[in-house]
Amino acid sequence: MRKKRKGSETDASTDLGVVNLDLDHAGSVGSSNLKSHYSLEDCCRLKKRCKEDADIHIEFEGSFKSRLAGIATAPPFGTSSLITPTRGLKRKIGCIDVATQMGRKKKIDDDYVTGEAIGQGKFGSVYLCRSRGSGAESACKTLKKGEETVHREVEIMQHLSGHSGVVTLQAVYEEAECFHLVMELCSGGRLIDQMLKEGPFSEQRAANTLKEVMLVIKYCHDMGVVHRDIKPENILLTKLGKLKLADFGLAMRISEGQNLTGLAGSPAYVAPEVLSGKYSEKVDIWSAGVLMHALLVGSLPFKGDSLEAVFEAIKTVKLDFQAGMWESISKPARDLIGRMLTRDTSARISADEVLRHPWILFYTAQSMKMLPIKIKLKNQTGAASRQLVASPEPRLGRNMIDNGSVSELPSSESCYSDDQDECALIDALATAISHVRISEPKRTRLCSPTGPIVQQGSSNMKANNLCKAF
Ligand SMILES: Nc1ncnc2c1ncn2[C@@H]1O[C@H](COP(=O)(O)OP(=O)(O)OP(=O)(O)O)[C@@H](O)[C@H]1O
Repeated sequence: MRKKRKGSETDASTDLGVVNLDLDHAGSVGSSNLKSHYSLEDCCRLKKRCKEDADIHIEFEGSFKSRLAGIATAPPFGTSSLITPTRGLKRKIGCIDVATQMGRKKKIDDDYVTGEAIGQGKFGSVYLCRSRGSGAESACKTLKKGEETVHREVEIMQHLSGHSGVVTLQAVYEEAECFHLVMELCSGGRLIDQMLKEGPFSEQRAANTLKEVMLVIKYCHDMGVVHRDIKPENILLTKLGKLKLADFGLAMRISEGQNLTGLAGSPAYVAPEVLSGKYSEKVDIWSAGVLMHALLVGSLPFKGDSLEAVFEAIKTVKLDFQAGMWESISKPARDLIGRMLTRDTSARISADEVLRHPWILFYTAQSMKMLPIKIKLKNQTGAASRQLVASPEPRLGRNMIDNGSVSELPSSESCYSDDQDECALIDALATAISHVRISEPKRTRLCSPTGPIVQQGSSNMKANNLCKAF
């Protein structure tokens, strides 16, 4: 993690006292399948709200107020982690230099022609806009002032902008009541929509998708930012299909060794430690693990009929990656998800470790079709090392490779006799996995979540519910 920057909003004693519980809809796409799994349309929209004093409380809309109040985290007495919007804006978004300065002098209408709405968020619509100068199209998100999170979102977007995996903030226009964020246009839609349209991804595609997501999560963490709302609704695609992480409305600055508190995130993706106390950037790894689950098997791992039930599942359900749909998924994939969805945060791997995991490496090697993969087969008689080439033949089964360039990474059991190389590759991967090092020496190394893992009741696994889960 990066060291604390000037202007960082958190410190070691920070307690946000914020409950930003996004009872998330899949969006405005008009399919009932896209509704979240607990009638979220009836649920509250918990406001992204930060307050700076010890009176911080959680504001809920609708009937969830009392139900959620018990799990809200109040800030410790006397701490004040947040800066008042009135005096703090300049300081907090001091790095928004060129764009903001320009924006303060000019109005957005001077520079852009606003077009149709292209997205609906909790805090307003996102519109298409066209530069009067260049004619280039962008997306414009208007955020009403007043919420601390709004200021923070602007600041963090600017802080992260420039990475190819982050939606670029092109300009900020500040008005008395609102900010207009002019962003790079992601006209390829959202990852969630692809997932719902296409069903479970092949392992190769899932690995490539996860890798892109993890690269940007790693970047955020290196930059001292925890996103706190990793989910496919917040992953947008460009026209060319490049993934971009969006919606930094819940993101927080964090320094090495710091902890955040406060309930924030989207229920199905929220990490267990968020529900029970202090947490760190590792919450993003958990959420990415939930995403990986959804990518590979088309359903969310933690479900329930109510918010409490979902949270209870997150805290207690033991997933079984050895049974059911997971039987058709390769062992390295199961190993990785087990390491991401472990409740023991010290055993949960980091973004960097995810990126170095053999499953990711295997499926995302740029030229794996062309180049032999040199595998060192440790502890195997008479085979100090072998050269293996990933088979170009597509294999039968659900997780076919999309482009035919690389075959499915099968489980060891499913290896055919003429696939000795591939079998050896799997074994080698298994060996490699057992040697994956967790960087901090004191960490417990677990190959699976902290206990036996059992799927939830079959009612949750019905095909019709798979999409609803999002
Ligand atoms: N840069 C962009 N290019 C294209 N569409 C975008 C862009 N940014 C946002 N959108 C669209 O607008 C929607 C809402 O944007 P965003 O998630 O940033 O707003 P929000 O108010 O924070 O929403 P949420 O309710 O998810 O928290 C997105 O789901 C997406 O469809």
